[in-house]
Amino acid sequence: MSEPQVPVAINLEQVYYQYPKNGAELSIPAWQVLQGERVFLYGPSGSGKTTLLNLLAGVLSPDRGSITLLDSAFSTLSGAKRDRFRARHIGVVFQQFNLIAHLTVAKNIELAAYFAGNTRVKRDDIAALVAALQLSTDLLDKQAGQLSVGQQQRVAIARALINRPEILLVDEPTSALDASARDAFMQLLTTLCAKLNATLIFVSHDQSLQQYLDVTVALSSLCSPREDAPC
Ligand SMILES: Nc1ncnc2c1ncn2[C@@H]1O[C@H](COP(=O)(O)OP(=O)(O)OP(=O)(O)O)[C@@H](O)[C@H]1O
Repeated sequence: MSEPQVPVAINLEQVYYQYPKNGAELSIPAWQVLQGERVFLYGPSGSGKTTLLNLLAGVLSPDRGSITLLDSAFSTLSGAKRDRFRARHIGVVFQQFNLIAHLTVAKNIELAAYFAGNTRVKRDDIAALVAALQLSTDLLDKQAGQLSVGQQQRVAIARALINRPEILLVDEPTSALDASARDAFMQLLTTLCAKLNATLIFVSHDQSLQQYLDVTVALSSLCSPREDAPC
């Protein structure tokens, strides 16, 4: 008997994006990621990793081509529909975490649930997620701006996971951590993703982190082979 087919979570076809300001461009003919796959995406600084994540998060829209996420024609959705889709189905952790410094940890996480129209989230759920990320629940009522970088990073992950997204996009989150904190963080992140069966795209230029993920992809291997169209 054949194995049941794993659905495709992310599908890119002929995606092309160029920054209007300086002409820097990214061109990806085809890329597919299966639901539940945990992908380590690497490439040198300036190769376009963040640009690709921004396209997957709908922060940028491709000039040409299509991005399909979970069977939805994501890149053709209108702004409001794309925002709603992102809030419900995609968790994003940016390099700078983008927490609201003057709000408490609990409020930062609650806001993500609010924007996704997720009214079921209770303080106990937030506390449980924070505890699963090995943060003290005493921090829930502290302002996010008062936490250490490592703590902020975990809050950013909690905020990204509170709506149980099918897709989690994480951009170079470990550069501020020492080696043992980095190991612990990677273990936690991948364990939580496995629990949620979330598709994880983890971007870094630090190749030592690839051991924690299922698949390693060099951004250069996805890009258009045309020599005049760098990543
Ligand atoms: N907002 C922007 N406006 C114009 N050009 C940009 C912008 N952001 C990135 N670029 C350019 O696009 C290219 C890819 O940048 P990007 O930040 O995606 O690379 P990266 O691989 O994530 O780099 P790093 O590892 O340093 O974060 C670079 O040439 C960069 O200068």
